[in-house]
Amino acid sequence: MFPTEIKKIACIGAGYVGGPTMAVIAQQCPHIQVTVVDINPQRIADWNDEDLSKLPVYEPGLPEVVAEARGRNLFFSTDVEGAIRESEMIFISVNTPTKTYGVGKGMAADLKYVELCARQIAEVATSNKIVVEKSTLPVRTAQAIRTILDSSSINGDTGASNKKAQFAVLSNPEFLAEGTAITDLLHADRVLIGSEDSEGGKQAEQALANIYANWIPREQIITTRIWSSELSKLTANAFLAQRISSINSISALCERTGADVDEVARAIGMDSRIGSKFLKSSVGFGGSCFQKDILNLVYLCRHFNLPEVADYWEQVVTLNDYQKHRFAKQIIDSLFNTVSGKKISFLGWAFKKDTNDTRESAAIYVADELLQDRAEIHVYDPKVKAEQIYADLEYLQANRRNTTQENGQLSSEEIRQLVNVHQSPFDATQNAHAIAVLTEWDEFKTYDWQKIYDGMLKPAFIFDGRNILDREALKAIGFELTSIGKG
Ligand SMILES: NC(=O)c1ccc[n+]([C@@H]2O[C@H](COP(=O)([O-])OP(=O)(O)OC[C@H]3O[C@@H](n4cnc5c(N)ncnc54)[C@H](O)[C@@H]3O)[C@@H](O)[C@H]2O)c1
Ligand SMILES: O=c1ccn([C@@H]2O[C@H](COP(=O)(O)OP(=O)(O)O[C@H]3O[C@H](CO)[C@@H](O)[C@H](O)[C@H]3O)[C@@H](O)[C@H]2O)c(=O)[nH]1
Repeated sequence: MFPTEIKKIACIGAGYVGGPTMAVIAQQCPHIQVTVVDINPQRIADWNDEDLSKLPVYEPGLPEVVAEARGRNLFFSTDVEGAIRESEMIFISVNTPTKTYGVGKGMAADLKYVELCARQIAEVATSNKIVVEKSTLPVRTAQAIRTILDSSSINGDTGASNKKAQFAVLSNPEFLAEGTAITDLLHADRVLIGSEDSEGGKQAEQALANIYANWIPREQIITTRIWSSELSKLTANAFLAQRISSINSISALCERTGADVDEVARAIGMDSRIGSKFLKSSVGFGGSCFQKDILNLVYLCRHFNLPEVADYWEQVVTLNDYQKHRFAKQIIDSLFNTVSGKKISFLGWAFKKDTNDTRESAAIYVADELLQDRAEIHVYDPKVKAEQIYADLEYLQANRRNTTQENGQLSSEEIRQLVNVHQSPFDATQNAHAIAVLTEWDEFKTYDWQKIYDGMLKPAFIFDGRNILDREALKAIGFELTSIGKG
């Protein structure tokens, strides 16, 4: 029913996951034609740009992979229907953001883009297709996709079945982290494939496993029931984010007691049962996934009437909000209780280093709190464009998750008056009252900090939200330095 050796793949969604993932599949499998499609023509044009520095996703190593495969067996196109028709396997890699309206607002995943894909596949397909969920989805979404795929081949007027194609649905969640996407894809700890319990399901599972086996050892390709695979993705992100909230909670206690959170993290991380990764205390986790996926998990738990379990996981997000708020408040408190009219420089806007992605970046929330007190914010980020920064702040004004927040709204004009974006760290910090480090870009560690100090107003404050700067050296220069979790 389904071939186990695939020759043509389509991927719907040319974003942070679809683009890099398909580029690596194409690079590793020259015998497979891979077409990535998107409804956003600008995104596709950027993926096709001859100038590889214009790719829409900034990821170390990505331009090299695209250069090798693009035009050979990797194609980017806006022809969604054509790609669906041609291919034997279709990855759905569209965005699944938190709902901003209606039932489940602020908690549940918005599945409208995924649903649209399923409907389009059902409408267009004239031959059998293996449909792969690459997007992160609530447990049991595969059932909804199957229902759509199966029922849209029934004629709406007559009720007669005009089945042209049969479908298999697989869950194949992606575990890459931004900034290290290419390494993560090439050397994945594991590849997870969940399949339906049927002959077709097993054939489809085999077909997908055979693709990954071109570069991933077979023992690292694990197969599960489809619901387990869907739930494993949400659980993995919840566990990872929980570690960050756990160490961040301890950072607050360190500040009160004189302990040092980095020393505590090192001491506990050397216990092999705890492990040392994901224990870096920070201004709070950001990114498009952690908060969205935990809120989705919380929503599911409430839906299945598990309020204690829901409350447990929700606390991970609550603590993260607290950490961002704590950082902003510390800036205001240290600057004599007001930042009104004061110039605060932000080093970094991306949610982590080595990416141009800003979704849910802590910088957005810290900026928002300072803007409420009418600070003047001057941003420098090596990879984020000015328009993105304005768009992030405007989006936050329009879509506050916590509607009980007291903060007033700022108009686009006010945001543009109060926020300035610079091309150099020295311009951004000139005559500043304070610097806040929001992203852990490596270049921040290498600056001539004496020169920056000389250009600032005194006392010159630095708030290191990533604990990356050399504390002793900065203090020797004369900075008033505040780090996370250092009493
Ligand atoms: N970003 C990550 O690091 C990461 C990692 C693992 C999993 N995920 C999950 O992968 C999914 C995609 O995330 P992303 O970061 O790549 O999102 P993204 O917003 O960067 O990309 C999604 C793309 O899908 C396109 N799209 C939406 N609907 C479409 C349609 N009907 N037809 C064609 N194109 C359509 C959008 O235009 C957009 O370019 C999400 O479910 C996310 O949770 C993301
Ligand atoms: O010890 C740490 C580790 C991370 N972070 C922050 O946590 C956020 C997320 O970082 P990271 O997980 O490295 O990046 P993501 O790209 O969000 O990747 C996560 O989310 C993806 C989307 O689901 C998953 O595929 C990945 O496995 C998962 O790590 C960032 O703001 C980091 O700065 C910390 O504050 N301390």
